[in-house]
Order: sequence, then C-alpha cells, then structure tokens
Amino acid sequence: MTQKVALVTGASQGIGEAIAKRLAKDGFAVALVARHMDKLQKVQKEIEEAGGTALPIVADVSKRDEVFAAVNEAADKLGDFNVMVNNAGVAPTTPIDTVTEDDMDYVYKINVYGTVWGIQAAHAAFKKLGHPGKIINATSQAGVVGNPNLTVYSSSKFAIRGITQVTARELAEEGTTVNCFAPGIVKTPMMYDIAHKVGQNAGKSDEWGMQTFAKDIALKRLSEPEDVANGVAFLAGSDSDYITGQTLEVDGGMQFH
Ligand SMILES: NC(=O)C1=CN([C@@H]2O[C@H](COP(=O)(O)OP(=O)(O)OC[C@H]3O[C@@H](n4cnc5c(N)ncnc54)[C@H](O)[C@@H]3O)[C@@H](O)[C@H]2O)C=CC1
Ligand SMILES: CC(=O)C(C)=O
Repeated sequence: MTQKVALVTGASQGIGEAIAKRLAKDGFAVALVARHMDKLQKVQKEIEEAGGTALPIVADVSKRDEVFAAVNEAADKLGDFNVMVNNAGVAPTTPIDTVTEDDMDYVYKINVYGTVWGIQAAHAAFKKLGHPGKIINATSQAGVVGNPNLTVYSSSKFAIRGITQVTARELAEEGTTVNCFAPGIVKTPMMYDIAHKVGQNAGKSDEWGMQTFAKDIALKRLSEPEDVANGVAFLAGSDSDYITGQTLEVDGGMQFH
C-alpha cells in the first residue's frame, strides 16, 4: 500500500509542528508548509531522525496560487494527497475600539481566505487523483464563544466553523470529510504573545496573563500542542470516517455545547 500524504500549514512551530510530527509517527508522509524554510527544515530533520518522511514547502497561505502550488508539489513529490490540515493562523489582540482596516485584512486573509484556498486546493487534488480525502481546519474555543479583546480573531474562527459546515455538505457526496479542531489555551508562541499583552495591560506577568485564560479550564491545566495533535490524528485517521462538519473541542473542558 502506498504511504498516505498529509499537508500541514503553519508547521514550523506550535500546534502545526506537533500535528506534523504526530501524523508522521502515524505513518503519513507529511508536507510542512510555512513562510520560513530554515524553521521548516528543522522540523523536517526531527521528523526524519524519528524515521518519518517530511517535505518542507514555503508558502504564504493568504495567497491562493501559493497554496495550490504547495498542494501540487506535495502530491507530485510524495506520490498522493489524502489529508489537508489548514492550521496556520494569526491572533493579534484587538479591543473593539482599536480595530483598523489593516487588522481586518491581515487576519481575514490568513485565517479565513487561507482556509478557503486550502480547501479548494485539497479538493482539486482529490478530484485529480480520483479519490476522496480529509480536510481539517483550525478553529478555536474563541470560535465557539466570543472572547473579549479578540473581535477580529474570534470572528475569523467563527467563520472557519461556518466554512467547515458548508463545505462538509458540498463535498460529502464525494466521500470527502471536512471538520475542525478547536484548541483551548495552548502553550505556543501565539498564546504567549496574547498572554504577554493581557499581563502588560494589567501591569502583571505573562504567566498571570496566561492564567486569566486558564481559570475556566475544567481539567485545570494548560494545553500542550501534543494534546491538540492527538485530536487531529483522530480526524485524519479512519476512525473518524463517519464524522463530518463537526468541531472537535480539544480544550480541557472550556466550552460545552
Ligand atoms: N495557541 C493557542 O492557544 C490556540 C491556537 N489556535 C489556533 O491553532 C493554530 C496554530 O496556532 P499556534 O501554533 O498557537 O500559532 P503559532 O503562532 O505558534 O504558529 C502559527 C504558525 O502559522 C504560520 N503562519 C502564520 N501566518 C502564515 C501565513 N500567512 N502563511 C503560512 N504560514 C503562516 C507560522 O509561521 C507558524 O508556523 C492557529 O490557527 C490558531 O489560531 C486555536 C486555539 C488556541
Ligand atoms: C488564541 C486562541 O485561540 C484562544 C485564546 O482561544
């Protein structure tokens, strides 16, 4: 049997890096996409040292042609295309009165447009290869319940859940599933940046900022990137074949619905 191929965007650090490493461990050949080759090559080396297969590809997910080129390169060089993980995202802190047109363009072009381009490119590859696949999008607990001071980010993550539901219905006939994962408060550069701003505004430490988010976690601990990768591994594997259009919350029990 040929090796299945997954592409993970935002694979140079944080949650994307953990997902890429987990999917490689599960037997996927993994295309690693982000904007900086040196960081991707570091992740590639670690995957290969652990016995996996990884291909670094530089692309900006806000650019449609770059996302299509990345998917095509992954399919050509790795020999198939089965799973697309639209994980790349940005999360500036934006209290409502400060929101600018530039904030809206910046966040929506990466988080929302990037997800749409990723779904389109993956779907085109599945059609060309003549088989269905799995598309997995990053939303957030902040895309399930609005989070203060994150108007732009939170709303972009609500949009991703909407796009997931719509495309799950559109692609179901072909056997392709589309789901999202909703992390909680994960120890990554993104979350430490948000915590830093919250702490700074209150004249307190980054750790204090982190705990303001963490206080509502039922399981009483912050998330490791690997906690999220475990959920994504389930959505990428055959045990989730009968699940589509859903949001898998991997947040230690922050949001219940
Ligand atoms: N860290 C957290 O607590 C949470 C994160 N998430 C979501 O999980 C995903 C991953 O987040 P983290 O790993 O924490 O973020 P991070 O900031 O640590 O890493 C983001 C990754 O995306 C890449 N990226 C950013 N813009 C890009 C672009 N235009 N083109 C290609 N790659 C780009 C970065 O290079 C990096 O590899 C994001 O979609 C985020 O919104 C959701 C809930 C909580
Ligand atoms: C960054 C994020 O997704 C949060 C705070 O849920």
